[in-house]
Amino acid sequence: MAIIQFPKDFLWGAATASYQVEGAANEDGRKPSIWDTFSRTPGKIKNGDHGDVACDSYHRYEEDIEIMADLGINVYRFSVAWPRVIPDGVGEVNERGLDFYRRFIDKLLDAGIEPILTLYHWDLPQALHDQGGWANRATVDAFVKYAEVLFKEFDGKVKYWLTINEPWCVSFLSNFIGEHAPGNRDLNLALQISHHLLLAHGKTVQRFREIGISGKIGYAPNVEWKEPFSNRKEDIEASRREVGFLLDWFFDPVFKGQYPKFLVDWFNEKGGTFEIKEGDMEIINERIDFLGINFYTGSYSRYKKGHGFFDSENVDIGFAKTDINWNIFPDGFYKVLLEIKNKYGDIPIVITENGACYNNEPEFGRVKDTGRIKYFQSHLASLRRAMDSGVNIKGYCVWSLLDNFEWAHGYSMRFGIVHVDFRTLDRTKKDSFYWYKQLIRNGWYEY
Ligand SMILES: CCOCCOc1ccc(-c2cn(C[C@@H]3NC[C@@H](O)[C@H]3O)nn2)cc1
Repeated sequence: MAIIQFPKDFLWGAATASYQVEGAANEDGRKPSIWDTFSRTPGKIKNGDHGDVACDSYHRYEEDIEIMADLGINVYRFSVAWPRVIPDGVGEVNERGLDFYRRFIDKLLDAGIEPILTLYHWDLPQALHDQGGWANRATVDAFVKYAEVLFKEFDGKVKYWLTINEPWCVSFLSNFIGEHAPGNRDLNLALQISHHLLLAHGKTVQRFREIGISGKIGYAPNVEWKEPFSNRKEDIEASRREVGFLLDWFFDPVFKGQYPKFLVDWFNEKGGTFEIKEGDMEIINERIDFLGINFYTGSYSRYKKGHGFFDSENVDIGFAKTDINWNIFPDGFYKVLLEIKNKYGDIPIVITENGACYNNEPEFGRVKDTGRIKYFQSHLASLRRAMDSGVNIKGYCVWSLLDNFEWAHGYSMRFGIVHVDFRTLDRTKKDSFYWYKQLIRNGWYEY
């Protein structure tokens, strides 16, 4: 057995997102987002689920914060719903929407919990989408104006700000693969959206600095690790393309002020092009204070000509899987963090999402989610390995505090350390909640 220990000043947190937990979709002036529309589109979401009620955290946030206080976290990552604050995306601020976040943030601070505020976690106002959404460059400036409302409202209360959650999911998963809202399948559209998201990120960071907001700002890309199946050149290159699709494409512009040439060339060969205007890359390259990282899974990549978009195939070497059928690959967590350090330097990192789907149900008031505890044990050990290798990790947020609306999977896939009965909305702390609580209290665990 090994003792895995973390620094006394480590940030221990949990994460959620507005559309996945709030509910109250039609209350206090909130207007539809693209996920309200997508959820109502037949066949898009498992069981026809939607976020109208979700975990009802809009009304039950005080109970949720009591649960957080019992857990002992010192940070809590959540997102603000743009359609609650500026319902039409541009124009008038909805004071009742802003009031909810005022109450919520004050309650968090009263409980001694620092907010990590994500400005955009996918719920784009439908009214903006009707004008072209992220494909329309005007949405970039609309986002900066929305962010500025929150900067000015919560300056001094919110110390940690994240611009965009998982830009890969917002651009490619949603507009090339088509699994997420709005469900397009168009490479050029996805490429242009990826650029506009990075531009929105950079402009927002610049505005944050211009108006002198205290605190730190970054973004939260998701990454996966694809280990080359062999040391053959073609397998290594296939792995680089797969990893680079999520990593290099969204990190090089921010840290190096340019897109990775090997991927630009690959996209061009597939007919993929998009417009970059003069000055865009300098804006995107605006220094950030910290980097959020979302990690779940990975695989092995093997070259296979003509297979998939990158002439590569995932090779399952017998990975254990979670209930959402994702590979359990803790070594991939270690490898991708080392890759980030080697490529992008010593930027302070907060793991803004890491967790596992296990669908255990309560039995006599207890949820024995042993698989999730094992996932945490193996992935936190990998995190310690990365830290011992010099990766500048400052904190860790489990995904998620609560079982919630898992996008295309609806409520069928549970990531929470707290079980939610979606008929009664009762919360039940799982075994993993108590394990994490003990880790936070001790700062170490035995593995
Ligand atoms: C190549 C084909 O691929 C098809 C599916 O491809 C993906 C990839 C990644 C995801 C994914 C889902 N999550 C969890 C969320 N992160 C943010 C938070 O809202 C969580 O709910 N992270 N990544 C889903 C699907």
